[in-house]
Amino acid sequence: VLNQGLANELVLIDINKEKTKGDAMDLNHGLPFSSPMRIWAGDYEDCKDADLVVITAGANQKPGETRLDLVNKNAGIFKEIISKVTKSGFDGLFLVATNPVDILSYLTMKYSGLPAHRVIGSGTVLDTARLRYLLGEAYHVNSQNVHAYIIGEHGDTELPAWSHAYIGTRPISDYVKAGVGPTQDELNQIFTNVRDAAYHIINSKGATYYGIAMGLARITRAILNNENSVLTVSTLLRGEYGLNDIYLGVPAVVTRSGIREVIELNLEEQELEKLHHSAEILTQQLYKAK
Ligand SMILES: NC(=O)C1=CN([C@@H]2O[C@H](COP(=O)(O)OP(=O)(O)OC[C@H]3O[C@@H](n4cnc5c(N)ncnc54)[C@H](O)[C@@H]3O)[C@@H](O)[C@H]2O)C=CC1
Ligand SMILES: CC(=O)C(=O)O
Repeated sequence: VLNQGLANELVLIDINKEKTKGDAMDLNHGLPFSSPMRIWAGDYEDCKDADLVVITAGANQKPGETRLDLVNKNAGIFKEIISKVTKSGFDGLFLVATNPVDILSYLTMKYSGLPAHRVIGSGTVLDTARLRYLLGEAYHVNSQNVHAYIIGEHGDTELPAWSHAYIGTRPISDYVKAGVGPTQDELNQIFTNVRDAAYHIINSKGATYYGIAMGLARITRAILNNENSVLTVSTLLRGEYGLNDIYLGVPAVVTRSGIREVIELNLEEQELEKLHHSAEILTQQLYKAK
C-alpha cells in the first residue's frame, strides 16, 4: 500500500502493540521514497472513519497443516476483532485474507451484519496470480497477458477453469490441440504446483507474504479507485453456479462500494462438479465453525 501510494492514511492494529509500533516506524522511514501518507500504530477506534479494513490477523499454517486446520482458532479471533471494529462505528468495507479465507469472509459478514457486497475475501486472487505466472513462463508470454482463473476454495479443493484460459487472445485448448507448448498433463502439473505453492513456500521459509501482499494491494486499488476490475475474490454466491449461502473465489467485479456482481463462467460439467465439491467441503467446515 505504501509502495503504490494507495491510501492517505494507514493504521496498523495488532494484539502485539509493540510490533505495530515498530512496523509504523519502519514504514514511515520509507516515506521519502514514496508518496505522502500518514502511517501510525493505532487501535480499533481508528476504524471509525476507515474506508477499508484489511484483516490479516490470526494463526498461520505450520508445515503440514492445511488452511482448514486453522478454522477454529481464527474464527474465535475474528469474533473478537469484528466486534471491536464494528463498535468503532466503522462503515466501510472489509477485505479478509486470514485463512481459511472463504470461511472467515463468510463469518465476517455474519459477525458484522454488513451486506455481503461489503465483505470481500482475497479468495483465489493469489492462486490465479500463481497460475498466470507459471503459464507466462511456460508460453514465454507476459503473465499480464495470460487470462486464466483459479476458482473455488483458496485451498486444497480449488480448481483451474481451463475452459476459460487464454494465452493472449487464443484459448489454451487450441495450443494443446496444436501440440504447441505444454501438453494437458504438463498443464495439470502446473495446476498442482499452483495448488501446493503455499506448502512449498511454508516449508522453505515458514510463511508466504510477498505474493499475498501484492494481491491485497491489487484488491485495495480496485476498491479505492473504483476500478470495476474483475478479480477472483471470495464472495457470497446467491444462485450463481447453482450454489447458495457460501463464500467462494470466483471472478467478480470490484468497485468502491464492494462487489458489484459475480461474472459467471460458463463452466464445463467436470469443472462445475469440482466447484460444487469445493463448496461442499467449505460448507461442512462452516457448520463446524458456526
Ligand atoms: N489468503 C491468502 O492468500 C493468504 C492468507 N494468509 C493467512 O494470513 C494469516 C496471517 O498470516 P501471517 O501474516 O503469516 O501470520 P503472522 O503470525 O506473521 O501475523 C499474524 C498477526 O496476527 C496477530 N494477531 C493474532 N491474534 C490477534 C488478535 N486477536 N487481534 C489482533 N491481532 C492478532 C499476531 O500478533 C500477528 O502479528 C494466516 O491465517 C495465513 O494463513 C497468509 C498468506 C496468504
Ligand atoms: C498461506 C496461503 O494461503 C497462501 O500463500 O496461499
